[in-house]
Amino acid sequence: MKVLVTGGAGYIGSHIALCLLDRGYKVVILDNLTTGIASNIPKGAAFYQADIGDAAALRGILRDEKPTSVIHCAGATVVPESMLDPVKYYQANVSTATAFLNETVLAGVQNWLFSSTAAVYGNPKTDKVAEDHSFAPLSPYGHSKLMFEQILVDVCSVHNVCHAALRYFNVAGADPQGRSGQSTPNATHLLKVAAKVAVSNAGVFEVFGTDYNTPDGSCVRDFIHVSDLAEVHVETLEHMTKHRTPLTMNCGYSKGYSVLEVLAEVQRQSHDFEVVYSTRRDGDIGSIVANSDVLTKTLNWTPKHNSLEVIVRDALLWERNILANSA
Ligand SMILES: NC(=O)c1ccc[n+]([C@@H]2O[C@H](COP(=O)([O-])OP(=O)(O)OC[C@H]3O[C@@H](n4cnc5c(N)ncnc54)[C@H](O)[C@@H]3O)[C@@H](O)[C@H]2O)c1
Ligand SMILES: O=c1ccn([C@@H]2O[C@H](COP(=O)(O)OP(=O)(O)O[C@H]3O[C@H](CO)[C@H](O)[C@H](O)[C@H]3O)[C@@H](O)[C@H]2O)c(=O)[nH]1
Repeated sequence: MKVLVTGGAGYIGSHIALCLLDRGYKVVILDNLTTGIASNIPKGAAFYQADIGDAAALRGILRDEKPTSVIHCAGATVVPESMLDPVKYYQANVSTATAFLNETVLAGVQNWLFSSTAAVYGNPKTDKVAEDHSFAPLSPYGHSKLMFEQILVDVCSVHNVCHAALRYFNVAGADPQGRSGQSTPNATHLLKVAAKVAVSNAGVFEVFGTDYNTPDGSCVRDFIHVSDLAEVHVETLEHMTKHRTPLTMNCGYSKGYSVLEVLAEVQRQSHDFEVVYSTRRDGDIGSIVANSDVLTKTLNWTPKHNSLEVIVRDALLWERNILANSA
C-alpha cells in the first residue's frame, strides 16, 4: 500500500513516515517546508516539495504516485498564533485542506486519516474527555480542526472513502532510535522549549499561568510519545483497510501531568535552569486529559513508551543531537 503523508517533513509526519517504512509501506511525502525540515524526511520515502494547495503540482503527484491512502498532517498548528492570526488558520486548515481533500478523493484515494486535536473540546466538563464530549474550542486553531472533521465526514461519505480523525493530545518525545524529533527551531511546545533551555544552557523557561484550578496551579496535559502516536496511525490504517469503518479516536494515555511536573522531570534528567512564572497564555485550556478507551479497544493497542520519564529522555536526547550537529 502506498501512503501519501502531508507534512512528512514535520515533527509528527516524519515519525509516521518512519513507522510506515519500518512496516513495509511505500511512502510519498508532500511538504512545503514552511515549518518542516528536509533532514527529517526518512530515507526510502519519495519527497515532493510543494504546497498542498498547489493543484497543478498535486494532480501530477497523484497521477504519478497513485497513493491508496492519505495521512494529512500538514497545516497551521500553533494555538497562540491562531489567536492573533485566525485567517491563517481557517485558510490553511479549512479552505486549503478542503481543496486538497477534494483532489485526493477525485483521484481515487481509498483511506483518509486526519491529524485532529484535543483542542476541539475546549474546557472539559469531565475529568477525562471521551470522543462524545461536547465541542467548545477556545481558539481558531481548535475551531478550524473541528470544521475540517465535519468536512471530512461529508466529502468521504459521498465518495465512499474510509476516513479517520485522530484527536491528538499533547505529542512529545522523539524517535528512540534518534532518527527524528522536534526540529523546528522556534517551536513553542512545552517540552521542546524546556529541552532546549536545558541542553543549550541558555535562556529561561516561562510558565504560562500558575492560577489554574489544578493541583499545583499550572496547566495539565496528557502527553503521548510521538513514536506511539505514529504506530497508532499505522494500526488505524490497517483497521480501516480491513473493516472499512470510519473512526474518530482520542490519542493520549489517559494520564495528566502538570507543566510544573514536566519541568521537574526535565530538570531531574538534566540540571536546574531558570524558570519564571508569568500570566496565562491566551487560548490555553486549564486541564485536559483523554479518555482513550476507544483507541485501545478498537485497535487492541498497547502503548510502548507511555511514561513521562521516557518521553523526557527522548526529547532531551534529540535536543542534544541537534546541538551536537550544529556545533
Ligand atoms: N504537536 C502536537 O502536540 C499536536 C497536537 C494535536 C494535533 N497536532 C496536529 O498534527 C499535525 C502535525 O503537527 P506537527 O506538530 O508535526 O507540526 P509541524 O509544523 O512539525 O508539521 C507540519 C508540517 O506541514 C508542513 N506544511 C504546513 N503547511 C503546508 C502546506 N500548505 N503544504 C504542504 N506542507 C505544509 C510543514 O512544512 C511541516 O513540515 C498538525 O496538523 C497539527 O495541528 C499536533
Ligand atoms: O514555554 C512554554 C510552553 C508551553 N507552556 C504551557 O504548557 C502547556 C502546553 O502547551 P503547548 O504549547 O506545548 O501545547 P498546547 O496544549 O497549547 O497545544 C498542543 O496540543 C494541542 C492539543 O491539546 C494542540 O493540538 C496543539 O497543536 C499542540 O501544540 C500549556 O499550558 C502552556 O501554557 C508553558 O508554560 N511555557
